[in-house]
Amino acid sequence: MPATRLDGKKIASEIRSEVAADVETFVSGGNHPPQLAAVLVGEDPASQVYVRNKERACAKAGIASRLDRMPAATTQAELLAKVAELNSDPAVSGILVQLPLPSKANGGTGIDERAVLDAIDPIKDVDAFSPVNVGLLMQGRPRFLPCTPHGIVQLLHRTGIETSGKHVVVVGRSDIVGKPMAMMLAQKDSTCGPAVANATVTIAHSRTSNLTEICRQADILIAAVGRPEMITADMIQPGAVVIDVGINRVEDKLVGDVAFDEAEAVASAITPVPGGVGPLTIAMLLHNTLMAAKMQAAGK
Ligand SMILES: NC(=O)C1=CN([C@@H]2O[C@H](COP(=O)(O)OP(=O)(O)OC[C@H]3O[C@@H](n4cnc5c(N)ncnc54)[C@H](OP(=O)(O)O)[C@@H]3O)[C@@H](O)[C@H]2O)C=CC1
Ligand SMILES: Nc1nc(=O)c2c([nH]1)NC[C@@H]1CN(c3ccc(C(=O)N[C@@H](CCC(=O)O)C(=O)O)cc3)C=[N+]21
Repeated sequence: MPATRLDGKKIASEIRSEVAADVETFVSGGNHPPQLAAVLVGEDPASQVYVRNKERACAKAGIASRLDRMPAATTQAELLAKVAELNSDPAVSGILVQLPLPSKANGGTGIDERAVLDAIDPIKDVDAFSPVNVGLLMQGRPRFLPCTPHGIVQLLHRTGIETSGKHVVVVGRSDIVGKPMAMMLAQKDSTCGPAVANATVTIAHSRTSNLTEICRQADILIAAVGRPEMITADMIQPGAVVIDVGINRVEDKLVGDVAFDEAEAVASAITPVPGGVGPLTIAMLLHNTLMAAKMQAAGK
């Protein structure tokens, strides 16, 4: 029997309606609408998709948005000045600097990504990338949850997929997806969102020597690599749940990190690309932007 398709788009739309209703209540209580400020340096393809969809979603949820496009040749000082401007603008609730910043090979000036993320006011850090927010998450008392892992947690929760006691293999150890995902699922009890946690987690990466063998041990396999269709059917335990985070542009089409057609025949449930994790990331970003606005309104 082919796998159930986990409809990220549908669940994202439910979450967005919940956020929209909360925004309405917040604004009718005499507050300014929350505002999300995104900064895009250069033209990373995955970021382009993200920016476009994000603006649309904000508008629908009653969240204001602004986008500051900066050329690939932007210097670190210029970008830090932009972040400082957004930090001190009281109309801005949340700040998101699109990653990756352009590499030198792509016309970039070699900006230190860490320095930029460190400069974002933690109370406006809707990506949850700043050291304070990462630390709080690590300790199981998060303020903002990072959007993509949180979206995946919501998806698992709302489709009734249990993680407690399960073996989750996360392929990829980036600060934006792999690392926080692994940490959230390994937390004791439900400190990182709804009642999904207590998993046994393995983190795999480019130096993992027996990747196929490790992946095959997963009850839940989460691929966040950025390599089109690298997870093939032989890497999936029959009946496993497969979550595909990858957004790769191949000949003008979006494809995930999982070879969907063959994986679908082996897995019990699987997220498609597009229509899986991507829309959930955006829904959780809206959630975080509202949370930021609420915290700022409460003077926290
Ligand atoms: N759907 C969504 O909402 C989002 C999607 N994405 C997409 O997810 C993908 C991953 O993004 P991100 O986490 O930022 O990527 P990064 O490039 O930052 O990290 C990729 C990770 O994959 C590992 N890796 C690379 N090659 C292999 C390999 N052959 N075998 C095993 N592991 C490997 C790397 O290992 P090492 O550490 O050793 O280098 C690294 O840890 C991208 O396609 C991105 O566009 C990202 C964010 C949100
Ligand atoms: N600071 C920062 N935070 C991020 O979270 C971040 C980032 N930088 N840089 C780029 C990656 C990528 N990313 C995506 C999120 C949603 C979709 C998305 O909406 N995907 C739809 C695409 C639908 C379509 O338009 O075809 C889907 O998968 O169905 C895509 C990509 C967030 N990222």
